[in-house]
Amino acid sequence: MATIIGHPGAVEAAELCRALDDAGLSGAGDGYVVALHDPAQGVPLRPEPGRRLLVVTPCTATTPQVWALVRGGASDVISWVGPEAAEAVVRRIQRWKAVDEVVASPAVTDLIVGSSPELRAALTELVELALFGSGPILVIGETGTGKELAARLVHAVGRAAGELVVLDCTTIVPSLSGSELFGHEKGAFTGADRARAGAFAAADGGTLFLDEIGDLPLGLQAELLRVVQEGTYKRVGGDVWARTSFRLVSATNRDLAAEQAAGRFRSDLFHRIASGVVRLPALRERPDDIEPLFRHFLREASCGAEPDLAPAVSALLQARAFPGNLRELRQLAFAVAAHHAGPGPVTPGEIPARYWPAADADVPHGFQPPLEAAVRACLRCGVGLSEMKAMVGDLAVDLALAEHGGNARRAAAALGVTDRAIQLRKQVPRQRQPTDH
Ligand SMILES: Nc1ncnc2c1ncn2[C@@H]1O[C@H](COP(=O)(O)OP(=O)(O)OP(=O)(O)O)[C@@H](O)[C@H]1O
Repeated sequence: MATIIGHPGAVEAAELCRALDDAGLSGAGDGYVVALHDPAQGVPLRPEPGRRLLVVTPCTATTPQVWALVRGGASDVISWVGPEAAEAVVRRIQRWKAVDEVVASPAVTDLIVGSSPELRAALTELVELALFGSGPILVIGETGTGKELAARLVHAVGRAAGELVVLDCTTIVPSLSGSELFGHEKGAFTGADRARAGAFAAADGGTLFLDEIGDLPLGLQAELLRVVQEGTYKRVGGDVWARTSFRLVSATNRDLAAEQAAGRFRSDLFHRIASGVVRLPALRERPDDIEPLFRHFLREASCGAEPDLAPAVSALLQARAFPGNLRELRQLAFAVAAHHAGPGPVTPGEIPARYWPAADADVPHGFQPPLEAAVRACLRCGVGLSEMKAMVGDLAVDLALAEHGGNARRAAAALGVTDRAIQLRKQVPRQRQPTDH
């Protein structure tokens, strides 16, 4: 499972082979490479794509040399301080293997679609924190990048016994003193006609996901800090301390460093909620995921059926920036599924007009204008050329008449035909014009 490279005759290599063998991790071909390497010799090490490179250096390696290896792509560097370093290598590979297996498992791939290296890297960090950590996790990323899904993943992978409780901090009403978090006693405020448990109680033993934590009112930030530090809180209007214990996952699309600088977010709370920070990439940073995600959302929208995509539709998807990220892509897929008549691929005419590129924009290669899409649809339905011409003629007459308030003469002039031609086609009664006698 792990391959050792470099200095095969070295005593370290023999020790490593034995330790990896004993742990059932030795052998070539899998995703882990252990490189025995002396940075003083300056041989560059390049990780192969998709493989993790663990570099074992002599204990004489200097700090700049070690950091140069990390910057060069080594996943980790362990210095050989004696045979016990072999155990550290084994532990490191076992942990990577456990994380990689979860990231590739249906528990993750069924929930989170996408195989771009950018998404895989974020998921790997998230799964490692969920599996091996217990501290609060902060998920950052633009709106619609999947932060709530990330919280669901942490909850599922962390195998918490309790519930996942989701609370959007933008919905907290300041006048209720954080009752959504703490719960309240009967009569605590106008309308509190019975006592109610809040999110802290509901999440006990499970996971609390605080979405948009950057919007948490400043007054409640100190209260949250105490709950995260000490696990104690009082219901609004109550004076009994209650205990709770949950895994906290927070998310924001705000720049919390800027919020702290502006005095809108407490630095002590930030350090408390961000023991692990994972950034989800925007959709435009991982264009390879766009089409698989669009197909996934189309399947979701059409209950399993997955129409093909005309090349121009794929090109359009690739060319779009998607500022609303996956939420915007999902909405587009649902709109397209509602328009799609089928059979055959999704055509550009089925993409709502607001998504079309501007006339003066760079038109993505292969983009089909609506007329071309209409002709293709006719061809697919077996409509011949003369019928197509007749359909276009009728449509042109209808539109010209509508443009000119039903005046056949003016419509005829606009179309460059006699008004008789218009009358014949539409059976429009001949109108008396001021020049008619
Ligand atoms: N990788 C993914 N695979 C499948 N669906 C996804 C993926 N990422 C996000 N989605 C879907 O996209 C939509 C938006 O995701 P989500 O609500 O998790 O984003 P968010 O970052 O929390 O948004 P906001 O910042 O607005 O709260 C949801 O319908 C979600 O199920």
